[in-house]
Amino acid sequence: MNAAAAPLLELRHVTQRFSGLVAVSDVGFTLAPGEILGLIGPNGAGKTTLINLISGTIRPIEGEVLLDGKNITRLPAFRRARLGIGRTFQIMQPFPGLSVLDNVAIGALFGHGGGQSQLGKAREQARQSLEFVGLGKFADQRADELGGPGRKRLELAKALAMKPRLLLCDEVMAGLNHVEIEEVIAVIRKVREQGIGILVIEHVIKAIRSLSDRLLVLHHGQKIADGTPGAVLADPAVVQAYLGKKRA
Ligand SMILES: Nc1ncnc2c1ncn2[C@@H]1O[C@H](COP(=O)(O)OP(=O)(O)OP(=O)(O)O)[C@@H](O)[C@H]1O
Repeated sequence: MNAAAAPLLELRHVTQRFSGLVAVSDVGFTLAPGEILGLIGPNGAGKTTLINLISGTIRPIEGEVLLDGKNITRLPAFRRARLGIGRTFQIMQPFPGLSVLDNVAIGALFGHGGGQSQLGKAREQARQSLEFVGLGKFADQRADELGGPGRKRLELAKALAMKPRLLLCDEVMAGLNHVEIEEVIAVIRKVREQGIGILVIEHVIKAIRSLSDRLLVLHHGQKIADGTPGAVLADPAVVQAYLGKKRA
């Protein structure tokens, strides 16, 4: 494919197994710059595994991951971060004892293009990310003193401080109330305005429907739907696999 015309992210026939269990099966899709792609599916459908395959914490048994048309399938996670892939983690593990600011500065030190080499500049970048997600006033607090909603924002700020071109969000709205969900949605929309492509895993259907340009549904590791939120959520196969069991 001509690299100039290539999507920001492309997966081709990606498969991952864990000792016999097929967690992701022959999945392919594309994501454009500035696009928000929602990824939904029942528990254990393979969503986090897919994010791990894109960010590089695991490599697929079969298939290819391409960024800007370039094959990155065999690159380790830190190299992918340098190329502009940032992610949040479902299980939030801030560095205990470090301030909120320094947790985010670590992201700035290891991000896109190799990150900031100077701690002062990394902290400056971290402060901007914290302001962006609405955590500015907590910068000097210890990160492990933040509550659940604060930690979700911290995850986002850490990923954004890496100056990603592609942002992978793993359940950044889980456990938040309606107001907090709306606030996180507003932050993700602001990220998109910068031309960043965003993949969002989310169980809160109302939120993912309003946020996503496109929805992709995984079931038992297989892609069972990919299209506009309206069409996908009305798809009988999706209703049967997912929505019939879990409505938000
Ligand atoms: N490292 C691993 N070793 C063995 N099995 C794994 C591993 N990681 C994931 N799995 C299995 O792969 C399947 C897909 O898991 P995954 O966490 O990707 O699902 P998910 O869609 O993100 O689920 P949830 O919505 O509950 O977070 C599950 O059956 C899970 O138990």
